[in-house]
Amino acid sequence: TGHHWGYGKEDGPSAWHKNYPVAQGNRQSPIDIIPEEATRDRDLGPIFLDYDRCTSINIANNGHSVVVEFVDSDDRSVIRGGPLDNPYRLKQFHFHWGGKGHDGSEHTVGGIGYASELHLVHWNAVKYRSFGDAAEAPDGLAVLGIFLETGDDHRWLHMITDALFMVKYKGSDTDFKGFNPKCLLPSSLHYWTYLGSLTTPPLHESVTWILLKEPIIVSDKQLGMFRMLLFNGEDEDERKRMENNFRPPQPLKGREVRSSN
Ligand SMILES: NS(=O)(=O)c1c(F)c(F)c(S(=O)(=O)CCO)c(N[C@H](c2ccccc2)[C@@H](O)c2ccccc2)c1F
Ligand SMILES: [Zn+2]
Repeated sequence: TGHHWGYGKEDGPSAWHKNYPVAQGNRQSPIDIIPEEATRDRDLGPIFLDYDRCTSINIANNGHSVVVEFVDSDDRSVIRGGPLDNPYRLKQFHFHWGGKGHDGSEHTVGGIGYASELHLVHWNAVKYRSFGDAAEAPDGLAVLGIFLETGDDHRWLHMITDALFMVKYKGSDTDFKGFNPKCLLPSSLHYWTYLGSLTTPPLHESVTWILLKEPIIVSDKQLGMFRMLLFNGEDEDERKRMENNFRPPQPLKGREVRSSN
């Protein structure tokens, strides 16, 4: 069902516009963030991550990334404040990463990429009655982006990497309870924010992006564990290592990037 897409030569980001014309729209993501061109906006307050009562459900390989899903039937885990007019419910998080020794973030900062990028996807349940409806609305989604830089081991990332062997193949998933993504946050919640889109098909232009300026540090070894995942299912004969699952920066088209104080 739907259109097949991927990150390869034939089905990758440069081909997505054929089935998803919005790929060439006016508020596409990711973008290159140029810090000195961001507007310091005095009205832009801090963001709050009320995740203390979050309920993680499972971790899955969906053939594009590794995804951890959360219960989003009430306001138990929300992001609020900053550029957002309502609280947005946490629905899932996933990662983007490169090949060995290569960057794999989606957003770049001053033209520089990071090793990886973590995205926490939230939706506006105050204004919209379902995630699907929110996903098609200009203020429907809020994605918190966190850059990953290589260095020492991250003390909590092992909780995720330890589970990756259980979801090696596309279509596999396993229970993943009791995980609170607050353990993956850097010390500062200073951010850049701009109006953009999903970075994978259907590329809906429904995302308020909030990108934390401070990266978290993970080790090469931990990042290497993500590369043991495969894009293909267990039944397929061709084994394709899951890596470089990122879309490159898209034209800014006159958009403003704002910076928190
Ligand atoms: N970088 S991004 O935040 O744009 C992004 C991704 F890069 C990404 F890889 C995914 S994904 O779910 O891992 C597989 C592709 O959909 C999603 N998943 C979305 C999603 C699906 C179901 C439930 C929550 C989030 C995305 O697939 C989506 C969002 C909205 C409507 C349809 C699909 C996503 F939102
Ligand atoms: Zn993403």
